[in-house]
Amino acid sequence: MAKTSENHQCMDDLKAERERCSFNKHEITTLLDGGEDKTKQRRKIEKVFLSDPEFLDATRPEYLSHEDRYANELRKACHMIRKFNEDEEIQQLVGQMDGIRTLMGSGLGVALTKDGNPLALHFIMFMPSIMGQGTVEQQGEWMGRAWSGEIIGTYAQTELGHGTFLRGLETTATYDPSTEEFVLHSPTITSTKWWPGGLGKTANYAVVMAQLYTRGRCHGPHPFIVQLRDEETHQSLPGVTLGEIGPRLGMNTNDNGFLCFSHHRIPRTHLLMKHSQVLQDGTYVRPANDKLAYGTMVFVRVAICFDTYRQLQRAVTIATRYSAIRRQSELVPGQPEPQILEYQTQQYKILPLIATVFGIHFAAQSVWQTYNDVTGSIHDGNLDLLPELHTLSCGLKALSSSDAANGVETCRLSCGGHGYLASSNLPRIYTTTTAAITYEGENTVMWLQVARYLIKSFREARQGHRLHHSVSYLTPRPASTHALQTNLSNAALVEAFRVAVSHLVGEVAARLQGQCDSGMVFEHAWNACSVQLARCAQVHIRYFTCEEFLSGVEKAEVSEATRGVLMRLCRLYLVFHIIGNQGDFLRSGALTPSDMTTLEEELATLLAALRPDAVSLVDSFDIHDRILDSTLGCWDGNVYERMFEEAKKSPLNQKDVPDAYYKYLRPLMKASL
Ligand SMILES: CCCCCCCCCCCCCC(=O)SCCNC(=O)CCNC(=O)[C@H](O)C(C)(C)COP(=O)(O)OP(=O)(O)OC[C@H]1O[C@@H](n2cnc3c(N)ncnc32)[C@H](O)[C@@H]1OP(=O)(O)O
Ligand SMILES: Cc1cc2nc3c(=O)[nH]c(=O)nc-3n(C[C@H](O)[C@H](O)[C@H](O)COP(=O)(O)OP(=O)(O)OC[C@H]3O[C@@H](n4cnc5c(N)ncnc54)[C@H](O)[C@@H]3O)c2cc1C
Repeated sequence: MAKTSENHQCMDDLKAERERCSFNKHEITTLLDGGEDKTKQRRKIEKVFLSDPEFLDATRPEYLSHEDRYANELRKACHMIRKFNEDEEIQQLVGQMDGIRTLMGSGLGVALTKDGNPLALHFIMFMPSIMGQGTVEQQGEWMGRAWSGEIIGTYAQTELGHGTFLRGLETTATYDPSTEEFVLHSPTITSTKWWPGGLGKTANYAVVMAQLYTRGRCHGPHPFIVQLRDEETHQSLPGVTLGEIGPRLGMNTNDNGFLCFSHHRIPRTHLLMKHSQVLQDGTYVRPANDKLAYGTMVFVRVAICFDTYRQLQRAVTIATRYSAIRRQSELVPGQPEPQILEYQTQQYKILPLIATVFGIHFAAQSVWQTYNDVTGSIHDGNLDLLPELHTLSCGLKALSSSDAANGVETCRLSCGGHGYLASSNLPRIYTTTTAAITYEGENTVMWLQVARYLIKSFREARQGHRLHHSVSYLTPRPASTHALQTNLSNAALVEAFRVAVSHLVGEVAARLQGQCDSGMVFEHAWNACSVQLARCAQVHIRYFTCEEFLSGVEKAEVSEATRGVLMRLCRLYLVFHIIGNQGDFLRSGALTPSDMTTLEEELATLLAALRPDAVSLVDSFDIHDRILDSTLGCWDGNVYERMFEEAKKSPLNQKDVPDAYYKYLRPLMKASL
């Protein structure tokens, strides 16, 4: 198709946007990558993988059958592993140890295998379970084979009847000392494992969470490594029933599966025994903390924060570039149609989401640091910080996944009708991101875990105990430190968050106490207050994110111009969330109605100040067009031509008159003749 003047206009629009950049884009790219070397390394890896024709798709996945879609993604996932294992240069680039997991979880990995990677659970949960839950000997036995792909595993915990309530799992693992084996059994239909990714057809092994019984006593859910399929024929083993659970909202190439056991025997040594053991005679050795068996979930919750960050990065890049090339309506009658990014309401949709990307980035880095510190101290026998890590990982998983999913949907809406097209890639990004609200701990449940910690800390503080870092502000303070901050500086706004959360927690703690005092059992009182409890948790984690965002920008090693734009984004994040939740700030007296008016005026100023940098900000995410995979978001802005090219590929367009016309429509249309 010949280039139209409309296409030239789009490309010129993006060029003009880029020319007015007020900061150093490369500094932001390297800040997000974690350093200049990391940026170079990432780009090299992307080049190697994106230039490999094996990763090209013959057709859009939407045009393939369910089975062919699965097969195509499996083909690419296997090729990724083979390429990694065979190429020393790639191993050095990506890092030999966690390399393939990093690769699969990266923006590149997620883009190479579209709509779910059937091997994802192998790297994200199966291997981390062996490392985190297995003894050194067990790691030695399984890890080499798992790294090479000789065995493929998944993580089978959720059952038809129970996902959230782990203590309610029904699969049993009963120790038989006479043969030194565990007998795995699914006693009811609701005990069928349901959902694990890769379980349906891909995995031949799984880490299975089952209730451990020995000497007639149940010791709760424990992780077992279980062979499911024959290593030669890949057929399911006797006593093991396996399959795929059918199509889902998204992630349809992940072959989420079902699994039941009929008295399936495994050796005693297949209980992952780093934290608790069953001796040959059936003696149970308790772990230092029962919740250590849940360690893999903690790791994955942190990993999910990084994944949702990357998904939102992609969506907002698409929405921002498109908003800079799309012209619609008249701002001033008779004047040329403006770019839709000129409309303040469009800026209000998009710019806070660019800020959110940075907010999640800094908060996730901080939680990742906590994860490493705490796992290090657990290794040395110190479990003091485990509740802090559990709370932060639950909270940030919930905040990042809900912000990202809502944000991706806002991006789709901001692209009007075209955002609904599969070729915009926004539908697929949405279905992938929204799944993270549910998996690895449904978000409401995660918020209530955070609330549990807040209430416990609030009470402990009143008994004079010292609190852990993230909740230390719940300590009672003299009224003077709660005094209203009239300058509305960043520090004052962060303090306003502290005051608002303290007030919310104080209120709900008093309500809980009041209900208990009037005779209600604590658990019922908790349930009766749980809407408010979840709210406290949300504001607390938002506060945590604001604080990490602010300190991240202050500490960043960047030029003043770059720090300037980052500070404007951070300020926007603070102001946006305070205005959006002003009730919490007004009720607690942290801010006044007149402060809100001032902040609303500032919001408008911030949107206008950030608007000229919008395209450059998303450019600095440095997302390759193949990784973006969007007709609307491509670098050159040649949107309309790409949309047309994609439409022409539809199988329906291969014939002017489709066969279905002759079969169904024609007989109807000609029936009266
Ligand atoms: C690398 C790339 C990444 C990409 C990712 C994308 C692909 C992803 C693919 C998809 C992958 C998806 C894969 C999947 O989806 S895998 C399946 C994931 N499933 C879940 O996440 C289930 C959610 N449920 C739970 O975690 C627990 O049952 C909860 C937490 C709800 C309660 O539990 P329980 O009923 O047993 O406990 P309790 O409420 O009586 O509380 C008792 C005490 O225990 C403490 N406690 C609880 N838990 C922990 C913990 N973990 N560490 C430390 N402490 C913990 C708790 O604070 C409390 O402390 P205290 O208040 O008494 O002091
Ligand atoms: C795409 C996808 C991939 C998955 N992959 C895996 C996997 O690889 N391995 C695996 O084992 N599992 C996997 N899962 C399962 C997933 O972990 C569970 O679905 C999730 O933990 C939620 O549990 P549930 O389905 O039992 O929901 P439910 O707990 O039944 O939730 C239903 C509703 O009840 C509410 N609710 C439940 N308990 C409480 C409570 N205590 N207080 C207040 N409200 C409550 C929830 O908030 C929600 O609104 C996957 C799920 C999805 C969608």
